[in-house]
Amino acid sequence: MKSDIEISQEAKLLPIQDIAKNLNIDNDDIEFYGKYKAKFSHSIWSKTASHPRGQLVLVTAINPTPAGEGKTTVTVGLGQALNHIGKKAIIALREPSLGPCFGIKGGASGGGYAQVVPMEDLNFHFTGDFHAITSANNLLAAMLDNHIFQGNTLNINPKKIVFKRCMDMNDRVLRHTIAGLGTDKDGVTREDGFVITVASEIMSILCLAQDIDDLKQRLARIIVAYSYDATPITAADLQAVGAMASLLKDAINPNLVQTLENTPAIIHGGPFANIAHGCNSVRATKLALQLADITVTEAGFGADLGAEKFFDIKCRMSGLQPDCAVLVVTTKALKYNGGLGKEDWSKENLEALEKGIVNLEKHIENLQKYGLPVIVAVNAYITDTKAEHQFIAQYCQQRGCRFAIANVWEKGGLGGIELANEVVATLSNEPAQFQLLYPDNLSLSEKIEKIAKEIYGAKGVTYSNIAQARLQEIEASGFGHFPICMAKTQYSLSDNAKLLGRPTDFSITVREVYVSAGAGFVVALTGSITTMPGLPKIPAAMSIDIDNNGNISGLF
Ligand SMILES: Nc1ncnc2c1ncn2[C@@H]1O[C@H](COP(=O)(O)OP(=O)(O)O)[C@@H](O)[C@H]1O
Ligand SMILES: O=COP(=O)(O)O
Ligand SMILES: [Mg+2]
Repeated sequence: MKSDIEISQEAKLLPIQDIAKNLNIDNDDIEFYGKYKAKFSHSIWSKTASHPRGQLVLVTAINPTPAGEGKTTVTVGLGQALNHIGKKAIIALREPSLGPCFGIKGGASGGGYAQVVPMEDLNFHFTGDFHAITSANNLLAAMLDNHIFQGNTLNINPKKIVFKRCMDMNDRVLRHTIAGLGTDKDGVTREDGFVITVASEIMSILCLAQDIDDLKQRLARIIVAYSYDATPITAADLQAVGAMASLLKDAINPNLVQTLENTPAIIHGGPFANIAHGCNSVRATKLALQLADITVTEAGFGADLGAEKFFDIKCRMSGLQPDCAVLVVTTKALKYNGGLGKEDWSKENLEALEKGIVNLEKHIENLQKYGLPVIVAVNAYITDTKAEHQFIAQYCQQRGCRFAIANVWEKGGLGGIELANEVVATLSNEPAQFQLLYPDNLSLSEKIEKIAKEIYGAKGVTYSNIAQARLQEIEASGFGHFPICMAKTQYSLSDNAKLLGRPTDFSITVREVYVSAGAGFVVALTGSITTMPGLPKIPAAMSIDIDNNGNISGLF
């Protein structure tokens, strides 16, 4: 099998205006970024407002192994397969972060014959959105420190600065930094630090904003610090909003590209699902729904993270309502959850499969709590055996759960026909009764408790003293109605990456809580999760290269 990038580079792409034309979009409503990429123009919203809304399919997964279980790949493959069976389908995905590209996971354009292309453009720089977000974020940080240096009329307590600089890279040494070293002309010395761009509040704001006015109102609400008398200091107080929003003029518009089989793909925003809300932008999803009969979109990592936040944050805020969920499972992730090491994942082991399948059981139960019909999709690896697939199929049949095998990595859309037919049958015959997990008017701790107990299976939640105090402050400041964005390891239903399968008799430890007043949610940091990941011992970056003709290799 060729590598992802070889397959991508051999693809026969259509010029992006042809992809737009197939969506009845004319050139006036898109801005070209070369031959194969475009951004939708502001004019597209009025042009599509009267279109009938299509149906929305969410692709999620069980708890993953470090390499991922193929949600993006299945999303792309399903989109391609739906077009094969005559449906007008579109996919809506997040933009990849450079962090994982150069780290462990690699890119986020899918894989094999189910990829968004051109994959090297998508995975590197794309249309500049992440650079714009990074600049807007760091402009605010610069204006904050400059305000303190220039006399601090807002009486900001440098020890109570909560806003961090960001960079789209895995760089652990930036987690804790000292800013303002040098002479008194070099600024006020203080502790600082960076988050990765995909965990910044501005990334979440871009993904949740309805339009430029909403973007500006959200940016204005960002709390950057507290004054000596504990008053929240916002981006509006620093008069930074107009400049930040201007930097995001183009980034707020979704991007149009295509898959290997010319299925349209709307790509926009890129928050991680373990340390942020993990979904592409509301604008991209809403636009896709106006342009096609079926939109297939993805939420990051397992359903305990991306799907929960897709429902309880993105859908809550936008009014979006999913019509069904595709729950991706792989034999390797089930074996991993059954306690098998990586070296044994490619060998048949029904015993480990049976031990680990309790993880699938919990995620099926969780998705049904949201009132959604669930289709379990096995993302087939070439090392899988028939016996393994039959075992999973029987398990699902016993639970009255729809099931399909997806061979989309190996065969592209033709490998996803069974899944596409299951999705179409579900959308036609099983209307969703979508409901959120919790109402706005629960207290913040009740919301955290509900997520921990109902979705993770925890027996309870413990808080550090500082988290406990912060929760009370946030409630007292009037943010108690906000939803919760849980930051947790993706490898376990618990906050301990080593507790695999379906752990019981565990508590979730919330060590830190902060309000993202602009994004409109409260973040609860659990376990040892960090908002600035580090590179592994052998970064994927070491295998990436470029030849004299500009051809990149080693990116996957
Ligand atoms: N069926 C498969 N066989 C082999 N490799 C796969 C398969 N599905 C996905 N991959 C690879 O696994 C990695 C993760 O896939 P991805 O779709 O990004 O997963 P997720 O979105 O769940 O993180 C990618 O490198 C992809 O090419
Ligand atoms: O935020 C994580 O997304 P993936 O699960 O698609 O890697
Ligand atoms: Mg993905």
